[in-house]
This record gives sequence, C-alpha cells and structure tokens, in this order.
Amino acid sequence: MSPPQITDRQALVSRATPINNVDIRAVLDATTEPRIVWGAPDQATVVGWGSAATLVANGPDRFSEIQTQAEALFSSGDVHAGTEAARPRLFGGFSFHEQTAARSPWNAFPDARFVFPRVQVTYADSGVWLTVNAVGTDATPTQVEDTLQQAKDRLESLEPHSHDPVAPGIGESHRTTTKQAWTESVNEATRRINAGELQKVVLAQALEASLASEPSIGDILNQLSVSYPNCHLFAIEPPASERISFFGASPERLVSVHGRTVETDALAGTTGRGETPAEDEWLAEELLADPKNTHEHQLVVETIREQLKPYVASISVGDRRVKRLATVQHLHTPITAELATDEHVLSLVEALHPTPAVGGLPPEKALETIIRTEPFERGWYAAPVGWIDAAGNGTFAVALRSAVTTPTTATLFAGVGLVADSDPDAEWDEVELKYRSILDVLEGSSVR
Ligand SMILES: C=C(O[C@H]1C=CC=C(C(=O)O)[C@@H]1O)C(=O)O
Repeated sequence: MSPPQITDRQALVSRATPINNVDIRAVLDATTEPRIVWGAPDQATVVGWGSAATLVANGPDRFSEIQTQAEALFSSGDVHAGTEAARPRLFGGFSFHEQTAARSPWNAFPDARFVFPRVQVTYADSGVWLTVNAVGTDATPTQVEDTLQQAKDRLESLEPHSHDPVAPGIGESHRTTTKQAWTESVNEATRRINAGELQKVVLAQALEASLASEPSIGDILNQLSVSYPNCHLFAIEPPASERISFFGASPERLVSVHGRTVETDALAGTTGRGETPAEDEWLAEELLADPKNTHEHQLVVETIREQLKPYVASISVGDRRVKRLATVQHLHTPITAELATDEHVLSLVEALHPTPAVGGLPPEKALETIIRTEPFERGWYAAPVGWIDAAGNGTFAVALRSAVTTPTTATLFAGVGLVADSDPDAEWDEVELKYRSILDVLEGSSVR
C-alpha cells in the first residue's frame, strides 16, 4: 500500500495512541467543546469533541452532498490510527423531513451535519484509544502529535468520576398534542387506511418538560447504557449551541455497511413489559401472534426488502422475534444482504430512510399526512444518526427514544405505527411507554 499523501489544502492529519482507561463520564465532564457520543451493540463506544471539520448540507440532496463532502475530506490524509477502531470517522445525522423548519428545539440543527472531532476517545476491545485530528493548511504531524501528547496527559490525570448519577428532575410537562386532537388524528388516519388511501402512517407526539436542574449528558448516557444495553446510544451537541444535546437510546438500527455486507432491522409492533418473567413471556407470545401488530411489522419487512433490492446480490430475512427493552417489547426481524457492487453507506441510508417503521406507506402520502397532522417539528427525531469512515462503511440508527435538552428544558419524541384497526386510546398509552425510556433517566426513577 502506498503511503498516504497530503495533496491539497484540505489535508487531514490524524494520530492515535492507546491510553489508560478513563471513565467516560469523567471525560465528558472535562470537555467544554460540543460533544458527540456513539455506542452500539458489538461496536466500540466513542466520545468526541470539538471539530477538525464540519460538513453541513440542507434539502433533499443532503445525503449525497454529505457523501461528496466526506469523500473530499477523506481523499487525502496522513493517518496513523494504530487500530481500526481509532481510524478517522465522521459522526452526525440528518433531519427526518427533506427540510427542517428552524423551530425550537431544532434551531441549531441543519438538515444534515457531520463532525470530524478534534479529539476522540474510543473504548474498543483492544483498549482505550485517543485520537487527535486536524484538517487544513496548518494541520501538521508535529502539531497533531504535540496535541495528542497533551491530551493524553490531561485525560490520564483526570480524577475518576466519583458521584452517583444525578438526574435533573422534571418540573411541569405536557404533550404538545391534546388527547382530543390525537383521537381525531388517529380516527382520520384509520378512516383513510380503511378507504384504501393509505396502508400505514406513523404519527408522533412531542412532550415538553421543564428541568429542575441542568442535565449531565454523562450521567444520562451512563443510565441509558445500563438500562438499554441492546440499543444504539447517541448524543450530538451542535456547535455554539448553549449546551443543547440531542440524545437517545434507539432500539432500531437503520443500516450498517461493512465492505459489501449490509445489516438492517425491521422493528415495529409494540407491547409492554410484564411484572414477572412469565408475564413478559406471555406478552411476547401475544405480540408474535397479534394480527394488528404482525401486519404493521410485515409492511416494514417487505418495504425494506424492496428498498434494498436495487443494491443487493442476495438478501436474507431472519425469523421474526421479540426485542425486549426495559419498558417495551417490539417485533423484530433482522435482515442481512450482500451488495452487488461497492456502495457508500449513505446511499443505503438514503434508500432506506424513512422506513415504514417511522414514516408509512405509500411513503409520499404518509409523509404528507405526518406534515399536515403533527403540530411540532420532527427535526432529527426518527431520522438517521451515526458514523461514516473513509472507506464508505458506517452504521446508522433511527433516532428513536430520544430528546433534545437545554440546561432548563427537555423535548421528548415518540410515535406509533397506525394501521386499519388502531385504537386512539391504546396508541396514546403506547406513546407514554415509549417516552418512559428518557423520562425515567430525567426523573431518576429506577429502571430495570
Ligand atoms: C416511532 C417509534 O417507534 C417505531 C419503532 C418500533 C415500534 C413502533 C411501533 O410499534 O409503533 C414504531 O414503528 C418511536 O419510538 O417513536
């Protein structure tokens, strides 16, 4: 392999070194620049802060624009990563709709933003790694290596995080959709589904809450990682953002591309948790056999299969099963495929988003219905969040079970899939169950 060359002004320098283990919460407490956090089952957990480069795109071409900008950024570089987990990666996400109105709480979120962190700590199987990145005319190996040494010294001297997790506590809270408006919307959706205008639509609600104290993203993510070990954990803080965080613990992987292997999940159809293991099992069996939920789920499986078809040489749909989370259980079908040719992960993200687990069918009619019905801005809720690397690999989750916090407020989001026989009251309660994952950590309630 020929050595990487620095060819233009965009030259990228990246250096990494193993460091002693440092508590992720101590790292987060010590950072003042905007941070990103990513953690997924079977993947290294990453905390990054600052920006060596930031890619922004808006509008319907946001996926291809970010791909072009990422390819330009990674086209030349002087990289010594030491281990695959510490290699240069971009972290960020997209808006749900083609265009996001700059409405609260999304004012600081464009339609797509990816950050190449200035400093990154990676918790990998091979140990803890520190990476320092720089981009531009003044990015020199000597400067980056000096910064790496300084950052290593500083991180290794951090006091361990000693306090128990502190929950911010919730003051007043209200859903932005009234029960009456919700009932009317669900009835209207089911009427249109029964009339054959739509097959399925996912309607969501926002919940606005005041916080009793400023949230600590380290404590929140720590709690979420304990309660939701089989979920994708993320936090994204926009630059110059007055300490705004968008974070969540999503049970749904949108897509992961590694070489030519594609993995994705169909996740739709929900029930609660039982009081006992036997009740849990009973609820899971009921869910697997329930015609409304299996129909809602099967629409997602079939659509994902169709969406992937143009790209893949083979596809394998796993058995339908139940994914059990701390507050709910979902129908889950894992899907794997082999690409016919090399594809950038963002091509697959664009092809799959939004799946009918968060949009509906037919897609255009469902999106129109969502825009017309929902009285709040989805922003990045239910949209792809994740990472990409220089080779076009990456993993994206669907940003569910998520919230935006400021030092004094939280806005939570949750939605439900509606089909012909959906009941407004049951769907209202399901929204509450889906809020619980974030509400529990904000309130400091004990979770399973
Ligand atoms: C839209 C959400 O969940 C989706 C994912 C799993 C189960 C779902 C359901 O049963 O309705 C939804 O399709 C959400 O959590 O906000």
